[in-house]
Parts: sequence; structure tokens; C-alpha cells
Amino acid sequence: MSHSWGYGTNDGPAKWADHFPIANGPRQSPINIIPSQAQFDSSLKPLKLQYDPSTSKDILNNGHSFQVNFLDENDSAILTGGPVSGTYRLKQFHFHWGASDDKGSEHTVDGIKYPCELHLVHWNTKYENFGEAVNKPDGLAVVGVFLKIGSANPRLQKVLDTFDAIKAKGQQTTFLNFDPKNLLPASLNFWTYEGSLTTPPLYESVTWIVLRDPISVSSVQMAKFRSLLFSSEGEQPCRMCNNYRPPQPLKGRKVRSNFK
Ligand SMILES: NS(=O)(=O)c1ccc(NC(=S)OCCc2ccsc2)cc1
Ligand SMILES: [Zn+2]
Repeated sequence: MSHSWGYGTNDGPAKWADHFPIANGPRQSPINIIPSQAQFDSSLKPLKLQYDPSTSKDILNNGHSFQVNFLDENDSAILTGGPVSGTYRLKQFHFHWGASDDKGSEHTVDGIKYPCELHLVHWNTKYENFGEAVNKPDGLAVVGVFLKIGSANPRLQKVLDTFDAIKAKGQQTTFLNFDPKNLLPASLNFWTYEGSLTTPPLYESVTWIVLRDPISVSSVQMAKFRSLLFSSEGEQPCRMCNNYRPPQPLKGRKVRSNFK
């Protein structure tokens, strides 16, 4: 039986270890990234993200965040290079955000929180499917992108325009021909480290690839994120925000960068 978890006082990150003891494991995510302590690694290959927009399927409010799901039966949307070997297929992307613009990201940089963080979730095709890959040490590669308050982001607006149809938990709507490359910054400079899912089941299966440069989001657009609900239709409405886990102990891990 899957245990219900959330981001509230009684079911939030401080309580996850009760049902998911790996929460106190050796390679948990997110972390605070300290650029001056990251090691430049010239052997890291350029990150290659090749996304066929026709693979986007639908958008779902899953009660913890919202996610855009992709067809992953073939290599139409893949990640190669960077710190990984082999080919990883895009499964979904989702976000984490705060109740106000001063918090919301999961990873932090020199202790700084961004208002929002995008995660593009890919699974290693050496495994049969996502479900097989999700708990393997080299099973997943997640690209993290920070969002910084600035001018409104017209590409992001296409995602936000679906929110009236997915306001409550469990609601889903078609979302075709969306190119996630449009949500990436110009530079693919990144930090990378070995970590975990940042939500239960917290499997230590993620090679994290956190992009250095943010993309923009306006305060008005951030308010739209907060119009979503954690709750299902007919339940007491609970605004979806602060759906982020705080940074976890590094426990001796090295953070590498592909830039000086
Ligand atoms: N925030 S995160 O990117 O680390 C992240 C990514 C995926 C997931 N979990 C997913 S996509 O689970 C799908 C359902 C499932 C299947 C086997 S275990 C969970 C959780 C957190
Ligand atoms: Zn995430």
C-alpha cells in the first residue's frame, strides 16, 4: 500500500523517514550547491538533449505537482552525453515552487533559493521501462532548471494556460506538440552529482544534472502556479505551493561542473 505523503506539517519532508527510511540515506536530494567547491571535470561530455515535440502527450495534476507526460516507447526524446553513458528517455517534466517568490526551488546555490525549479525526468534505456529503472543506481537522469523572477516567459505560458483544466488532484488534459527545449536556458553548463528522487519513494537512482543558468518567470506567472490545488475536486481546497524538499546532507559526495 503506498503511504500518503505531502508537504504539510503532519506529512511533510520531516516526516518522510517514518515510512521511507532511505530519506536518511547516503545520496539524498536535493542539495545546496556551492560553486566554489564544485570540481571542474574536463572529461564531462557536452550535454545532448534531443526532444521531438510530437512526443508530448498530456498534462496531469498528480496532487504533489503537475507533470507533462511524454511517449517513451522509442528514442524520440532523449538525453545523452554529460555525465551519463548510454541513452536516457524523457518520461515527464514537472516543477516545484513556493508560496512566495523568495522560496520554492529544491536545489539551492550558495544557500540561495529560487522561486521555482523545473525537473526533466529521463530513464536509462538499458532497463525495460521507467518502472524497472526507477530504483536502480544508474536508472534515472534528471535535468534541473532554476526559474528566476523577471520578464514573463511566453513558452512557459503555454503550460500555465492549461491550469484551469487541471486545477484539482487527478485532473488531466491533452497537451500535444510541446517542445521542452523551449524551457531551457541558452547555456547547458551544469553541475552534476549522484542523488535521489526528491519525493517518496526517494530512491537513490538519480544522476542529477543541474543547469547553472536560470530561465525567466514573472511574478504573475508564479501566482498562476499557486492557483493549482493539492486537493481533489469536492475536497476542502488546499493551494498547491511549497512542494519542495529542503537541501539534504552531502555526506561526502563530490559535485562536478563542466565549466570553470
Ligand atoms: N522530483 S524528482 O525529479 O526527483 C522525481 C522524479 C520522479 C518521481 N517519481 C515518479 S515519476 O514516479 C512515477 C510513479 C512511480 C513508479 C515507480 S515508483 C514511482 C519522483 C520525484
Ligand atoms: Zn522534481
